[in-house]
Amino acid sequence: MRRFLRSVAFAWGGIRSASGSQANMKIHLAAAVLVNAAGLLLGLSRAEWLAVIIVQGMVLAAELMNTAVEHVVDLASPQPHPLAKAAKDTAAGAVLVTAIAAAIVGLIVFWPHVRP
Ligand SMILES: Nc1ncnc2c1ncn2[C@@H]1O[C@H](COP(=O)(O)OP(=O)(O)OP(=O)(O)O)[C@@H](O)[C@H]1O
Repeated sequence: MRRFLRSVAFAWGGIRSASGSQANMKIHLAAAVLVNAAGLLLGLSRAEWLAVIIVQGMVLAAELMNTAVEHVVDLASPQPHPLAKAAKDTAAGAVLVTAIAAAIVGLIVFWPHVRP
């Protein structure tokens, strides 16, 4: 149990470190706060909350993985290298894919609540 709690503490430290140093992570977290506040105000259904929470988790997890890839690439290849570029750009692409999916889910969920 103590080992598990230690692992959780390390993982939490990783989330805090990424949130403190990565501008994109701060943007995603701010967006999550706004989206969840809007969800509470608009009274989303259980199914709508499921969709919103899943896509938010996907985006934040992808951003954390992207940050991890950036750190490893900077460590392994401080000098410019085509493979370093490919690794960073591919990881960034993963974040973009999840962000587009989140935007589409957001439209599908929120539009019926706010349409005139
Ligand atoms: N070692 C490298 N070799 C080749 N290209 C690189 C290397 N490091 C970064 N790049 C290229 O420069 C771009 C910008 O990289 P940089 O690390 O400055 O910012 P980022 O990857 O967008 O991350 P962030 O701005 O969130 O720190 C990358 O997307 C990649 O295309």
